[in-house]
Amino acid sequence: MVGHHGDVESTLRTAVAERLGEGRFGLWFGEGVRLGVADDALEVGVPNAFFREWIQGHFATNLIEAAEAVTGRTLRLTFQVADEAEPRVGNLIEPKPADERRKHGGTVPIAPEPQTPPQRDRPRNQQARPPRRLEDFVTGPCNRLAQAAAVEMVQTAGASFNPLVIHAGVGLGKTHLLEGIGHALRARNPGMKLVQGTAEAFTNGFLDAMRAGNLGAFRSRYRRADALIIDDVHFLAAKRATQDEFLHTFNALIAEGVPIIVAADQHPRRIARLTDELATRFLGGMVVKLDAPAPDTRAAILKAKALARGVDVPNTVINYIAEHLRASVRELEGALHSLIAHAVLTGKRLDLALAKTALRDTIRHTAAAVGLRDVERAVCQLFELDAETLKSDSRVRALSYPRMMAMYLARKHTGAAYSEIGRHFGGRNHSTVISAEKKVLGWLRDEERSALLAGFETVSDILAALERTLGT
Ligand SMILES: Nc1ncnc2c1ncn2[C@@H]1O[C@H](COP(=O)(O)OP(=O)(O)OP(=O)(O)O)[C@@H](O)[C@H]1O
Repeated sequence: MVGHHGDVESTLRTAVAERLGEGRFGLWFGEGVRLGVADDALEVGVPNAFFREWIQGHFATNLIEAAEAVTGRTLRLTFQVADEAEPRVGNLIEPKPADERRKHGGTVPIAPEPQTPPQRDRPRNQQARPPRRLEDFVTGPCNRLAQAAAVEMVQTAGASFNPLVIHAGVGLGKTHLLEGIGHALRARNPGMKLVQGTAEAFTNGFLDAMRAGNLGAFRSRYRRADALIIDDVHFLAAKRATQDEFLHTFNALIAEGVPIIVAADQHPRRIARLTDELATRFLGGMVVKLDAPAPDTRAAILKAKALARGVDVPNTVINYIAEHLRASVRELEGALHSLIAHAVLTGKRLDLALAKTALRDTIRHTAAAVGLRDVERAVCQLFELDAETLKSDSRVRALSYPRMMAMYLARKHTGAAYSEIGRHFGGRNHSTVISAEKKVLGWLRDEERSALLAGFETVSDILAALERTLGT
């Protein structure tokens, strides 16, 4: 490569690092990646085609801008790939006009995927604490099916269904179930090779293996597993190459009858930018959802957690926490732990008065008022609508159903009057809101199934997702 003058290269590197941030720069422009200027081109020397594709796909604009800042000229971008015998031709990126590059308020547009550098492996399941167990998983209507599926998976090792996909919002017990399954599988089959981790660790492992030219070892680690458990598979979304790799691993294991258990924050069909192939594979087994627990299950979980800590917590306190904290089990657990710590540190009796004082801020924060705009935002986000369309006069179901749900939720959670809700959602009168509310209550009563949104079987599922977003 011509133009690899040390000064130019180091100035260029600094300019690129400034644009990408140290994290991403360190990841993609470390040893083995060279920058230089030759005639009218910024030349990037990369170790292999994967690097070329990645850098070209994600950082082209940043590189061109950095080169412009350093040389005062607008350069083309070219690549030299070390492991390709002939330099690739036709691989030039022509810079867009500078004003087009800057039209979004001066920011440099880059694809969202690598915004955050992949964090180094910190698989949750390898933390120092012992794994959570299936026996400690408290069940109620919200999670009974998922727990039963987990037990079945352990007993049949994938013979009844494979894979098992568990999905839920945050802090509702996905990781607990995965750890419980892993622990139980090992207990039943002591010699088994269980590969358990997160999709993030899978992604990082894959990228590291690519960089090190060590894919064989990476693949055999996963493909020789006797059982595979992967948390947070939604992390794979939008990572095309990693998804392909995961798909091949998945296919190889399924063909061998190896049990696969994964967890995600959404139904596979609703994970944006998950490839169709992978989503379809996930749907080939059993997909179960964990819902937020109802008050009696929340109380049962709290009792179990208190018992596990060896602390006698009065029922009045348990019920107080269960009633006021509704969003996630993690939040419940956190409140209980902080209350116990409070009692120990102050030497006070653990009773309702102490609970009210110690948890005042937590509860006040959680119970923050929901406004009409919050409801509107949540509904628009879930149904991928803009506010104007939601409030329009259109009566097509795809709009009138979400609108009725919005009115129902507004009535239930905002404390606004019917007339105010009607005005907000498109200048309607109060009787429209009353009939929307009735309609939604009817759907809930009849457990109305709904094909409105992929990934949701019933209207009540949709409303539960919206309420989770609203934190109610
Ligand atoms: N049904 C349950 N019984 C007992 N403990 C539970 C239950 N559900 C959740 N927990 C506890 O709540 C905490 C949070 O659960 P977990 O980490 O499994 O949630 P998650 O769904 O994986 O959350 P995230 O989406 O943030 O990864 C854990 O301590 C877990 O043991």
